Amino acid sequence: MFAALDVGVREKTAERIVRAAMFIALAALPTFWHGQYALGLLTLMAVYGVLLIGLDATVGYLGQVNLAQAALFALGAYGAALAVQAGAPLPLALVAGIAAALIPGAALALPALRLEGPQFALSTLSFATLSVIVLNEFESVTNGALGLSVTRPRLFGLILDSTGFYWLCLATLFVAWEASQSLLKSRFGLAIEALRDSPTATDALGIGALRHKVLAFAWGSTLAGLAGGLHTMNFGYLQPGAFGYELMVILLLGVVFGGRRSQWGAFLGAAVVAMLPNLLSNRTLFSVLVSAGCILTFVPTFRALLSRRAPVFREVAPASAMALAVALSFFVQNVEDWRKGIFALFLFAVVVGFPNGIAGAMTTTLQRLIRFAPLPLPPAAGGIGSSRRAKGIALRLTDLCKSFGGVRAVESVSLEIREGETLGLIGPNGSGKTTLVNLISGLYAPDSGSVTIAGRSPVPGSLMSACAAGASRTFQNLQSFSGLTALESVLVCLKEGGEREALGWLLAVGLGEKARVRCSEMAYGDLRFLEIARALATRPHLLMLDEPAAGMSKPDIARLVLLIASIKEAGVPILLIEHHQDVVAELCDRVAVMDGGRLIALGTPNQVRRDPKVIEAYLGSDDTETGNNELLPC
Ligand SMILES: Nc1ncnc2c1ncn2[C@@H]1O[C@H](COP(=O)(O)OP(=O)(O)OP(=O)(O)O)[C@@H](O)[C@H]1O
Repeated sequence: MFAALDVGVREKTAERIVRAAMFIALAALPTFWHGQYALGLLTLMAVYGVLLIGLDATVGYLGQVNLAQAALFALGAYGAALAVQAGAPLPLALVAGIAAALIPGAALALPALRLEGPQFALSTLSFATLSVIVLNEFESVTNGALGLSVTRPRLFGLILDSTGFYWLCLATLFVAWEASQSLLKSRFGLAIEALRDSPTATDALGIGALRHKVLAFAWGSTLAGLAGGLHTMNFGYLQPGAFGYELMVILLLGVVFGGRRSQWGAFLGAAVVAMLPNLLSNRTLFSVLVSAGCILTFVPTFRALLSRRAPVFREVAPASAMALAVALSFFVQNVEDWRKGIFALFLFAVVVGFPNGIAGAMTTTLQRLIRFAPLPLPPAAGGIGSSRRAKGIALRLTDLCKSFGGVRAVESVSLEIREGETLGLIGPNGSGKTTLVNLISGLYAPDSGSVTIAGRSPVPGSLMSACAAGASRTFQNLQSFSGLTALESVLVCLKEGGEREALGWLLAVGLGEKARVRCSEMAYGDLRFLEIARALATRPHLLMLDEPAAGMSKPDIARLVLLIASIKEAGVPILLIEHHQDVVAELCDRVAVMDGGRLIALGTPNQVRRDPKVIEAYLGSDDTETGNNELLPC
């Protein structure tokens, strides 16, 4: 599942070489840059690097504001300190630190990750506050506000001096970086990208949103615990007050400043967080650096003026913030007192001017300068011919009901889809078609009645369970994974197989040429075909297509008809909701008609076309929105 993908191997190799060179240079630095002070800074940077790479798993990859990382760092630090006091050697103390952060971290993640946005942020804030209070009040164990002192334990019998300990921290950072990169660039990482765009589609395709969110958070907690353990052994003294709001905010700012969804970003953020307080104490150096930064932010403003257009907010605001920072560096008596203010100005300049952080801006510039040719595609495998030929009844609905307040969206619907059958589902707007698909696919739980898919009864209201039973669907409103390429979008849905199989599905829907194109850059019609490829990649027993032709051009509709016909030919049972009645008439063996939540007719396209109840439902409805309210053509 976590196998690395061979997408972008050349970029990866180039990046690996640069990273290895940087780590070698960092490891050699103590030989040239002498002194405990410099070594202390470098060690701090490495520890913060591990911590911020962990924080980026939630803030960057999950896109959630996580305020618990400082507290998890504290728990890891105290866990390791207590283990050292109990006589544990260094590796065991680090494991204790990881456990001390991971266990409460997982306990927090399970309920909190069911929440989104501000609610999630507030739950992590509560956790952070509570943790610091517990560390303060649990004096018998933590020594409360007086703090806890520890001596650095031995590593396999060796006493580590400051340089040795720095190398250990640097090696840990390297391993954390490598492991995070492999994990987040693997299929696991693709799932994280997918769920950030559409948790509903992620669940409906059987990928599982919550499972991946919890794993990402647990990985972040593991790194927080590891960094906490190193922190304990670095300083030898712990106090709960050091892990409060200030650290919480500074860590968050570090990730955003460096650049989200990037280990480089986390590393740069860590360097700034570690170096900034010390940089401020050297006023001349600080003034020079901040002035250079200011000139850099003025470049877009000058460019706008040269092209004779008024610079916009995005160009003026960062330059103004940096100009203010320069003014502070020259005119304020003690710049260290202005530490948080200066950091806030830097952050403002970066967030407005470079929304993807420093690492994001650097990547964009490098990509402009160096172009890597896309990798050749592997030979395709699988495709529609490898679809599962479902045996027996593909779908059985018994007395299915669903109301929303006073609206009876689906009322006592019973029907079956047989082996290899394509059933059309039509009806005027608001007649309950999408609600019915939502009930079958597990997006909604029915008020009463039952759903059986290929002989299995999925858990009501569970998208994952319905997908495991064999139901797969597309959505009326596109649910694309905009951060992924077409190939990755299919790859992440595969239960078995790799790039070759993913490419096979793309070729089947006519998107072979677009395999390496990002969804955010694809045309609307292509995205509709991609949704079908994704749904097919789960190898369903029942394929549900919710208005697949909506918004498509005429040539695309003709392609769609051919595609659905070939899926039907392969023996996949299909439930097709479609307003284009000619499409329904051409493809469907039987047609079910809904009106007011009820099933009012079921039969062949010809039978349904002549049914008086159907004629009344259509002629009595205002179906002008689709512009296609004629009955099924002969
Ligand atoms: N989540 C919801 N909350 C409240 N009411 C809903 C919800 N989903 C659907 N409804 C209502 O249920 C009824 C059936 O809606 P549904 O979307 O299933 O119809 P439809 O036949 O798919 O329509 P269309 O062809 O326009 O997509 C409508 O009155 C709709 O307003």
